[in-house]
Amino acid sequence: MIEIENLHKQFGHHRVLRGINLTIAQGQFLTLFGPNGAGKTTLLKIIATLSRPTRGCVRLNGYELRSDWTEARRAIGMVSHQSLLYPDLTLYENLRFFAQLYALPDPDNRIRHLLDEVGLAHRAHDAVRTFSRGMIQRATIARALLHDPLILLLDEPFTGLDEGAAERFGALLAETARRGRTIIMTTHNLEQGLALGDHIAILAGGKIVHNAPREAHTMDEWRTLYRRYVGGAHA
Ligand SMILES: Nc1ncnc2c1ncn2[C@@H]1O[C@H](COP(=O)(O)OP(=O)(O)OP(=O)(O)O)[C@@H](O)[C@H]1O
Repeated sequence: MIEIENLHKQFGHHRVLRGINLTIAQGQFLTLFGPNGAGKTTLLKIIATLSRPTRGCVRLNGYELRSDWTEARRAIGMVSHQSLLYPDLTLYENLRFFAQLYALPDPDNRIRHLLDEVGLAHRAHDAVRTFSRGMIQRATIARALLHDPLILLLDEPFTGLDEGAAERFGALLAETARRGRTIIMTTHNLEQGLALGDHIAILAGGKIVHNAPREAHTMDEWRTLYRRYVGGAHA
């Protein structure tokens, strides 16, 4: 369970998060919507212990997260705008390196399985710097899932994926959620966010302005809420 209590984050005088309260139960798939600059990435980075809050706290299964808490890093997998991959190493070498960090018992099997899942087995021995944007995104997904983390933090994870890859990744996420993993995903795609998330939260003006199980509203009601808080004619 992730408990976020009265979380504030300020950059200089800019107050980005202004008192976030949110509880995410184990096995919950939370989709987080919000306009550009609302603070979604900032919130995910704090949960991932990559950034410190100005005030407030995040607890993971009752324990407060601290940036030096290696257990938290082990429990968390994150797909963000930074791939965290070493460009001069091959994809296989990268994954082998991360597998070593996590002391995975059977790394080769796990790496093979994930490369198949993301459709990159044929490029395993090419340097990551030779990859296209979509391929880097697929590789980032494989890196984040490698240690089968209890918590997955996904910051616009579908960015750059072609239709086939997006479909496979959606299925992989649904399967991961069914296995009791907790997922928080940000997206600007209303349909995709509603299709995957069983809970939906909207971050705007530095606060969670709406948080409900997906079934609490009809598709039309979600569209109205999205338009009200996030905007966008496509909604
Ligand atoms: N390291 C930083 N220093 C200063 N300001 C920052 C920093 N990181 C983020 N911000 C600011 O915090 C605000 C929230 O940014 P954040 O990336 O969290 O938004 P977001 O909701 O993820 O947006 P998007 O939908 O565009 O990805 C923005 O105004 C951004 O400029």
